[in-house]
Parts: sequence; C-alpha cells; structure tokens
Amino acid sequence: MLSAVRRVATANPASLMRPLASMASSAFSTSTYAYAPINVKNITVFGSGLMGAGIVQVAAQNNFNVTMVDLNPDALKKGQDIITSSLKRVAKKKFPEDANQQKQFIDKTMAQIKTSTDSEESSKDADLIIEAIVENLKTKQQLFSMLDKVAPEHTLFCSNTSSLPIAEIAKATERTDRFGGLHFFNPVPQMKLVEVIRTESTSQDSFDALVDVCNRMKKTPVSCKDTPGFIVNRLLVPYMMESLRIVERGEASPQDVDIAMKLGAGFPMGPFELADFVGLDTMKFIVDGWRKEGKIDANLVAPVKLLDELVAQGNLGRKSGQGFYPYNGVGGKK
Ligand SMILES: CCCCCCCCCCCCC[C@H](O)CC(=O)SCCNC(=O)CCNC(=O)[C@H](O)C(C)(C)COP(=O)(O)OP(=O)(O)OC[C@H]1O[C@@H](n2cnc3c(N)ncnc32)[C@H](O)[C@@H]1OP(=O)(O)O
Ligand SMILES: NC(=O)c1ccc[n+]([C@@H]2O[C@H](COP(=O)([O-])OP(=O)(O)OC[C@H]3O[C@@H](n4cnc5c(N)ncnc54)[C@H](O)[C@@H]3O)[C@@H](O)[C@H]2O)c1
Repeated sequence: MLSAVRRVATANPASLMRPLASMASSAFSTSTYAYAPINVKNITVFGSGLMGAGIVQVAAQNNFNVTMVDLNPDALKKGQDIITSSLKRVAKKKFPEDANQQKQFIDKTMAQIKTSTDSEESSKDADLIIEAIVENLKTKQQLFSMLDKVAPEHTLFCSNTSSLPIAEIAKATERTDRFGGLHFFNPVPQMKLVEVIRTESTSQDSFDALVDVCNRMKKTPVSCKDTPGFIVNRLLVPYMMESLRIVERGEASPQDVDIAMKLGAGFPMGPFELADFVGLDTMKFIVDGWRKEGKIDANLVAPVKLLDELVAQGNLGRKSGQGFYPYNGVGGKK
C-alpha cells in the first residue's frame, strides 16, 4: 500500500485522484450505481450567496448549464452582482486590451446561468445539485429531503458545507449512494482547491463523477473522508480560534496578528481578515456546531465572547460592511 501511495504521489493531481479513489474504495462500501453513471451537464446550485454565486460562475465559465436558486429575488440579485463583479475581473485578465471581447465573455457566461426561486422546477433536469445554503444541519436536511422527491433518480446530490457531516445531511434522502461533498474555497473563482468528500455509502461511480466535474471546472480535487472539517478546516479552525484567544487575552491586536501571519507565515490573509472575508456568521455556525457535536477537543471550540458579540450585533464582516474591520459598500476595506 505504501509503495502504491508513493507511486501516485508523483503523479499529476488529476490522475492522483483515480488511484486514491480506488484505494479509498477499499475503505468504503463499493455499492455500484442503481443507475447508469452520468456525464454531468446540468447543475443546479442552491444558495446565491458568497459561495453559491462563485460555484455558479465557475460552472458557467466551464460550459455547464447552471441554475442558481435562492429564497427570493433580492438574494438572487445579490448573487448576480457577485458574479458580474467577479467576471469583470476575470474578463480583464483574459482580454486585457479588448473591451469588446471582455463584454462578449461576460455576456456568454451570464447566458449559461438561469436563476429561480422555484426549487422543484429548478431540479427536474439537474444531473448534479450542489447546496450552498446557510450552515445549518436541519435547514440542509429539509432542503435535500424535499429535493429527493422531485429530482430525477440519477441526480447526484452534494453539499458545500464547511463543517457538517455529509452523512448526516445525506440521511435525509433515499440516495445516500449518490450523495457526496464538494467543498469549494472562497473566493471560488480564484481558489483551485475542491475537497471531494465521500461517505461510507457514496458509490465509486458517484465519487468518480464528482471528481470529473471538479476537473472539468479546472479545479484541483483532493479526496477526504467524512470527518470534522475534512482537511483544510480541521487545521484552520484551531488556528483561527487561537487567534481570537490571543486578542481576547489582550496579548496582541487583530491587526498585528494579521500582519504577523502574512509576513511571518506567508498567508495571503491574516485570520481576522479571513474571518471577515468568510463571514462571521458562518464562522460561528461552524464553531457552535462542532462544540455541540462533541467529536473534537472541546477546548479548541470553546466560545469566545468577541466573536459571539460581533455576530449578535450583525457585524458579519465584508458581507455586512463591518466585522473585525470596517468595509465600504462593495466589500472592500475602508
Ligand atoms: C478570527 C476569527 C476566528 C473564527 C473562528 C471560526 C473558525 C472557522 C474557520 C473555517 C472557515 C471555513 C470557510 C470555508 O469552509 C473554507 C474556506 O473557504 S477558507 C478561505 C480560503 N481562502 C483564503 O484563504 C483566501 C486568502 N486570500 C487570498 O487568496 C487573497 O487575499 C484574495 C482573496 C484572492 C484577494 O487577493 P489580493 O491579492 O488581496 O487582492 P487582488 O484583488 O489583487 O486579487 C488577487 C488575484 O485574485 C483575483 N481575484 C480575487 N478575488 C476574485 C474574485 N472574486 N473573482 C475573480 N478573481 C478574483 C484577482 O483578480 C487577482 O488576480 P491576478 O491579478 O493576481 O491574476
Ligand atoms: N463563506 C465561505 O468562505 C465558505 C467557504 C466554503 C464553504 N462554505 C459553506 O457554504 C455554505 C454557504 O456559505 P456562504 O458563505 O455562501 O453563505 P451566505 O450566507 O453568503 O449564503 C447563503 C445563501 O443561502 C440562501 N438560502 C438559505 N436557505 C435557503 C434555502 N432553503 N433555499 C435556497 N437558498 C437558501 C440565503 O438566502 C443566502 O443567499 C455554508 O454551508 C458554508 O459553510 C462557506
């Protein structure tokens, strides 16, 4: 086994997944598809917020037919604004001297995207449904339980959850073999990584189809078991919580902690800038959820007043204009 792992470790990322996937299958049930493996073309994304909008954009940029669903037209408009603002940056890089080409690129990408508040209508032609709604287990379970009754039998279901057990979300459906996790990173258009999570019920064909979608989105997929925080967040949560405690103990300011981690550890953002970027509400959902679940050292996720107070005041970071730092209307730092 070890020599096999060493052998694949030198392979390029795309092929790395297949050997890992086959090795991983020894740790998971290899129940075969009840339905023919599918070539995903139509993707429906639930949630048009920070992450849902980014996932929709990247899918549309890579020629998937995409439907973006949220609760109301205002939320959908916010998602569309996130996408157009990002596409302008991407277009300027792709066609630096050609405003006409930039406009064509943006218009073509936006034409691939449908928006809707009708969950049932938006699911009936989906090959893959990706959920990126609020980080709340009950809400996610309610959504998938409803979708399981209206989506085609072959449709794959995925959650973009940062911290919730995929198996817990999946158990609200009758398609646990066609259910996995696709954990994208923020900002989705810029971050190459996607964590592909399989539960003990995810079939090999479903897992392979999800890896294929990541590759077609020009992402670099890694495989992980359905464990708290998967890979990145399992390491990120303790680091960010200890950053909070450094400030809570009066040992350093958020600004100096951020500067220290950027200049001392080479991070692109310090922990407080990152928390404002991700959203303090999402952060609190994650930490409170892990404390309740009790699967990791309770000290790592003990409550910190500073975070709880900011969220209680509605200071959620960039998305609300104020978090650890103040922001102007478009989410940039003042
Ligand atoms: C302290 C509180 C503790 C609370 C405790 C709770 C703990 C919980 C922790 C878990 C959180 C989990 C969240 C989630 O599950 C997992 C994640 O997503 S973690 C976040 C991962 N992302 C990052 O770490 C981002 C790090 N930051 C960066 O990479 C960069 O800062 C940036 C965001 C890319 C911005 O880069 P800058 O250099 O600052 O600014 P630029 O504007 O120049 O951008 C650089 C480059 O990127 C392109 N770009 C940026 N944003 C976009 C976009 N939205 N769309 C398209 N392109 C974008 C930009 O055009 C530039 O391109 P270039 O010119 O360089 O080619
Ligand atoms: N923010 C990040 O950096 C980040 C990164 C990776 C993963 N995630 C995960 O992605 C998910 C979304 O996070 P976000 O930051 O995009 O949140 P967000 O608050 O920006 O967006 C959530 C969206 O979901 C919508 N929504 C809520 N309930 C819904 C429902 N029943 N049907 C349809 N839409 C619904 C909301 O209206 C909102 O527009 C969470 O599970 C989070 O853990 C977040």
